[in-house]
Amino acid sequence: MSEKLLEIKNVSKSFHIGGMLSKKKLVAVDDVNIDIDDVRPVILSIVGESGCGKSTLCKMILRLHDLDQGDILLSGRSYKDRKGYDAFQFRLDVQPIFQNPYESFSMRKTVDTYLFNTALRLKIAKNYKEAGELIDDTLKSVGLSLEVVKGKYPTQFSGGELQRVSIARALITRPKLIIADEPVAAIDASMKMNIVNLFKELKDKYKVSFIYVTHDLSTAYYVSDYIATLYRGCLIEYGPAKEIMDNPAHPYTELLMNAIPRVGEKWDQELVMPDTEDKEYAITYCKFAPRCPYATEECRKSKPDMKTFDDGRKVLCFYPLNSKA
Ligand SMILES: Nc1ncnc2c1ncn2[C@@H]1O[C@H](COP(=O)(O)OP(=O)(O)OP(=O)(O)O)[C@@H](O)[C@H]1O
Repeated sequence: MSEKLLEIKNVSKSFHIGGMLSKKKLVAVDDVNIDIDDVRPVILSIVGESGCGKSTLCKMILRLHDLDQGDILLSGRSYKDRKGYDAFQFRLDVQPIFQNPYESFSMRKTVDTYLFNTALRLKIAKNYKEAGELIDDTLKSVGLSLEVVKGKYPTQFSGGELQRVSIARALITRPKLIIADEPVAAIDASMKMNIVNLFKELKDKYKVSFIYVTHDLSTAYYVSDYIATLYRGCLIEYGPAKEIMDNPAHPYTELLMNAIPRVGEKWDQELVMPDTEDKEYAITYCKFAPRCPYATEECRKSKPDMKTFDDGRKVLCFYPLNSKA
């Protein structure tokens, strides 16, 4: 068995922008490498400003986007092997949770229909009775029950409750990995921490790892085992969450950490985006150099290599702030 749960290897994705005749290309994800060990389940938070490539990377991990370059492996199984690692097995292994739970369910169907369909169509349960037991058990682990949910339509739930149902649905396949892209962004501020706390509980109960994409650095700080910071499609810092958040090594991570708001606020409101956004994506030297207070001539000439620190973190910078590399 592979010792890695997830291996993201030199993965890139570009989009053509500016209309049909335009040859302009935007590299939304630029040669990203991330590993998650399979020793114990973890929560990896992916953070970064709007447009840095978080969702594009998640869609690649969910096989919703083809990769332009590189490969992704889950428990050693390559995404390139579409026959060996087929769609059915993939749906069991990797499950999504989306931002807006009301968009995840049709308003015309009761939510338990979705839960039964998942359990029966994916052959997790042999029959309706077994499916009911499995669903009830899973709903109870997110603070609900089949009795509470049965026969109700999405609009009969609050956002927080419906997101709990989405989480239960994701758990029914007993996945190895759940990708939660901004799962609390549309939830009432008072409920955000409840949902995020659930991830911590479920991680251990179901031995499932989470990729938690968020704008909300304060929840990321609380919940993460690992943090990956993206900037203009590049992974600029990755490693153990506490070390990175308490002692950032990349000047951009330092900027983000200095702007951590209280739980529930969006920190991107506090950062000013330069009007050079498109140009920054196309930069061939360090992409952060135009905004970096420590940038030197070298940073404006060439691209830094990824440096590895003793504590396991990786930093894409010529001059990391805590030079243990
Ligand atoms: N289908 C697409 N076609 C063209 N450009 C795209 C497409 N999807 C994403 N992009 C662009 O790729 C870049 C990265 O987008 P992405 O949605 O991955 O960022 P993000 O970090 O998830 O942002 P947000 O936090 O706002 O959701 C952005 O500049 C975006 O406009």
